[in-house]
Amino acid sequence: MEEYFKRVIIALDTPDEKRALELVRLLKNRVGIFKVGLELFTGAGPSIIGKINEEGCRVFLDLKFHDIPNTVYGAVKQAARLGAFMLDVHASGGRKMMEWAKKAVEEVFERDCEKRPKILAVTVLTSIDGEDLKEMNVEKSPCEQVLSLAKMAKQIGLDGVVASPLEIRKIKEVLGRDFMVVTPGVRPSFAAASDQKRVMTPLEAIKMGTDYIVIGRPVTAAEDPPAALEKIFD
Ligand SMILES: O=c1ccn([C@@H]2O[C@H](COP(=O)(O)O)[C@@H](O)[C@H]2O)c(=O)[nH]1
Repeated sequence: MEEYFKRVIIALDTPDEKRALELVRLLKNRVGIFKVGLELFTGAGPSIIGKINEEGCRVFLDLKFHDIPNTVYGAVKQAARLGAFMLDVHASGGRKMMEWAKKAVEEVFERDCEKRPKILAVTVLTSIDGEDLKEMNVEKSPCEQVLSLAKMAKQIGLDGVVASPLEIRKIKEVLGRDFMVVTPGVRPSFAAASDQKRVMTPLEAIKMGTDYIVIGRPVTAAEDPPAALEKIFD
């Protein structure tokens, strides 16, 4: 069971540093990784990452960079220095953009490869389904589109992808077990899906072979976050 706890990342989606650190302190005896996304990073600033590290926890910096290669190169260089163990860019930014993101991290950690943060490529957001893709003139199914973006990310040498739990098995089958898959879009049976469309329960995602599941609102918006987390572990 302890093995499962290590696979849980809690998404700290709040603009408020105090609340974010309160959640870290409430949950850190059960979970060791917290996700800093756009809302917290913009609200609290880059120093939040060091503050979470000081609590003895690791950080997934989920800023999903998506811009021209030169801009992403510069932004990733800055992000890589902040102390996160994992960060991400959008795969749909294209091959060159992902290559430049990788180059940025390698340059920062030229002499210290061990400390290099892992780089993930966000494939198709878990809030998007087949109908949404069609509306964007993408004829592939979500699974096909995820796989094609994941293949490109692997060719470039990124460490893994962010995808929904529905695609875990296929990605691992085609790209190998060592290529990391991080899955948001997990919903325990007691929680509402809300804006998430490609979802599974945490246990199902773990059984499919995910490396990490990302859980936000079902825990952080609960009246008693530690109790909600225990309910999920139960
Ligand atoms: O495809 C993606 C990529 C990232 N996310 C992020 O994960 C969490 C999920 O939070 P919940 O409250 O559990 O829905 C959130 O921070 C997203 O930005 C994602 O959901 N889907």
